[in-house]
Parts: sequence; C-alpha cells; structure tokens
Amino acid sequence: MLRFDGVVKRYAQPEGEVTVLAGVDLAIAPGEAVALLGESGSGKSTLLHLAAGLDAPDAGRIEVGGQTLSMLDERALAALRRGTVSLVFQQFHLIGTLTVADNIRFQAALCDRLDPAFEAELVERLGLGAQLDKYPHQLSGGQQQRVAIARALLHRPPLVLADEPTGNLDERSSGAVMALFRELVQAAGSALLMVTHSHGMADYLDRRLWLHDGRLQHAPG
Ligand SMILES: Nc1ncnc2c1ncn2[C@@H]1O[C@H](COP(=O)(O)OP(=O)(O)OP(=O)(O)O)[C@@H](O)[C@H]1O
Repeated sequence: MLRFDGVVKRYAQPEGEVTVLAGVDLAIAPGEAVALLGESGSGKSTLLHLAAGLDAPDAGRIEVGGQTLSMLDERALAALRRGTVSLVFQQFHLIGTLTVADNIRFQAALCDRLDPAFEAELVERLGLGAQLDKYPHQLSGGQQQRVAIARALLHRPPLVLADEPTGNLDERSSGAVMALFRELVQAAGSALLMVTHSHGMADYLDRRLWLHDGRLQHAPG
C-alpha cells in the first residue's frame, strides 16, 4: 500500500544543507498498522508529508496504492489526496462553518463515497450521536479529535497517515481513543502509518519502525 525505495530528502538550513532522510526503504501492506518512532527532529513528519504527496523527495521512489508519486501530475495527486490517502493530525483542521455531521461527511462527499451504514457505526462507536448538529467550537478537544477520526475514515481510504493523533489528550483518554482508532481503521480496511513519541501508543499497532540518522530501523518491542 505504501512503499519507499531509497528515499532521500534534504533541506536548506542556515548552517548548510541537511539530509533528513538518507535513503529510506519502507513497505506497508494493505490493512497493516505501523508505528513510526524517532527523536524530535529525526524526520518523522517529513516522511509522512512525502507519503501524502505534499512534498517531493530529492531522490528515490515513493509508491502509494501501486502509483508512483513522481509520475502523477497535480490533478492525479489531488485525486490521490482526496480518495486514497487520509491524514489525521494533532490539530484537527475541522471546518468551523460546518456542523459535526457535515464535517464527518466532508471527505467522503468529495470523493463520492458516502456510506450511511458505516457513518452510523462511526458516530455510535465514537460517541458523537448527541453532537451531530453542533459546530466544532462547541465541542471539547477530545470530541473534535473523534470527529476528525470519523471524517478521515468514512470513505474507507486505503492509507491513513496519522501524526500523533492523540497528542492533545490526557493519557487515559488517549489510550481509549487509540484502541478505538485502531479498531475503526481496521473496520475501514485501511493501512495505517502513525507517527508517535510514545511506545505505549505504538503497542496498539502491528509493528514499529524507528527513524534514526536518516534511516529506518525495526524498533525494539
Ligand atoms: N521546510 C523545511 N525547511 C527546512 N528544514 C526543515 C523543513 N521541514 C523540516 N525541516 C528540518 O528537518 C528536520 C526534521 O523535521 P521533522 O519535522 O520531519 O522532524 P520530526 O521527527 O517530525 O520532529 P518532531 O518529533 O519534533 O515533530 C528538522 O531538523 C527540521 O528543522
């Protein structure tokens, strides 16, 4: 579902060019859930942005759902971001002028994959039934996060990329949300690559990778 072959990414910094990814190889199978760990500044967000096609590598090849990203034009990349890849960030990026119900349906509507039965399941499992007519600013942070999760999964994207999705929640709620997130990603049939600083959060996933010195290693359990 996601493949990196020898991916290199460099950035210009005041002290000169910095190689953040120095030949990253990665393969995530359909439906597999993988944690991406690494110290602050090791390049985890950079890797996620490249996987989402939001930025391009300086060398190497990235394949998402069998498509090589460098071969896609802007239109094809936009279609990939609408229907194939879903992003869940620490900042929820909900749309303030839309109700919770419309926020949940937003991405599925864009790619014409509304699914009332799965929507009802997501709303129920995420405990959002009483919030549907409200607007994001009327919700708690945890509730907003659950809306973002429902929106990211309703269209059953083949690949979900998540950056510390429970980073804004306290430890007890983040464990509960993480367990639920993992189950719902599975219900959607999606593969998951999730950046986290926490080995506890990584425990919910199938395996873990460690980004260090620009390369990926299998992290110790
Ligand atoms: N657009 C950019 N221009 C220049 N340097 C950048 C840019 N984006 C990231 N970097 C640098 O690349 C390195 C990796 O950043 P990145 O955000 O990917 O790390 P991270 O592992 O996600 O960190 P954290 O865990 O703190 O979020 C850092 O040294 C950062 O300063």
